[in-house]
Amino acid sequence: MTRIKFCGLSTPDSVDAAIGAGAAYLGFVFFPPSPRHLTLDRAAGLIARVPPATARVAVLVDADDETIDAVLAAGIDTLQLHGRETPDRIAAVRARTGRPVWRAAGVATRADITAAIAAAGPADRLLLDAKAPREATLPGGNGQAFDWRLLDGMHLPPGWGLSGGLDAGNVGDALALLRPAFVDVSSGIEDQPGVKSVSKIRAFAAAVHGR
Ligand SMILES: O=C(O)c1ccccc1NCC(=O)[C@H](O)[C@H](O)COP(=O)(O)O
Repeated sequence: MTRIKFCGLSTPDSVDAAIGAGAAYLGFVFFPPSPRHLTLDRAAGLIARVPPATARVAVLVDADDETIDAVLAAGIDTLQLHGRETPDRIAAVRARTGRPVWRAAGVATRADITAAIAAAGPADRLLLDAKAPREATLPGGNGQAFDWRLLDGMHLPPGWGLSGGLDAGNVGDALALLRPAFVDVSSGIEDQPGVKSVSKIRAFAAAVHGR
């Protein structure tokens, strides 16, 4: 069954809805420019609601060791690196923390996919996202899809995930075409940036699991 990561959760209602909808992964953003950014205290309160079987993923952008240690102390168990982290940095974070580390990579061309696969070498999972537009202030969570046909003939690592512009209306097509191990959504379950919709969370899960 395709797993779901609901990303950018910031309220008890949205966390509860995501758990109730069968999410495998809950994403918490620690990046101050983001409308989804969480303080450590707020994150700890949300994470306390999450059952052990559901992974708690920190979305981080070029975070230092101190920040990584702080989010782990708040209850995070998985690290999604969404910045310019090198393979050496990924390997070092993985070795130092002993936690699963995901590499998120922006895609606009086939060369980006090839580079993402190479750069994700030491990571536990590769998450392909749309490359952020030049004018964007965030490296992810922009609600834009990349051209999925760029993946034709590409050999992706097992367990890879798809994100970028997914919603209840298009995720069925994405699954039928690409068969990722998991899908990751943020904007597509929001009423406005940073404001999650319980009904959109449920509709997305139905579109994934109802197939
Ligand atoms: O969501 C953010 O605000 C964010 C900020 C900085 C780095 C990454 C961010 N989001 C990463 C995600 O995991 C999103 O779920 C992914 O990019 C898909 O986003 P969307 O296209 O909005 O569904």
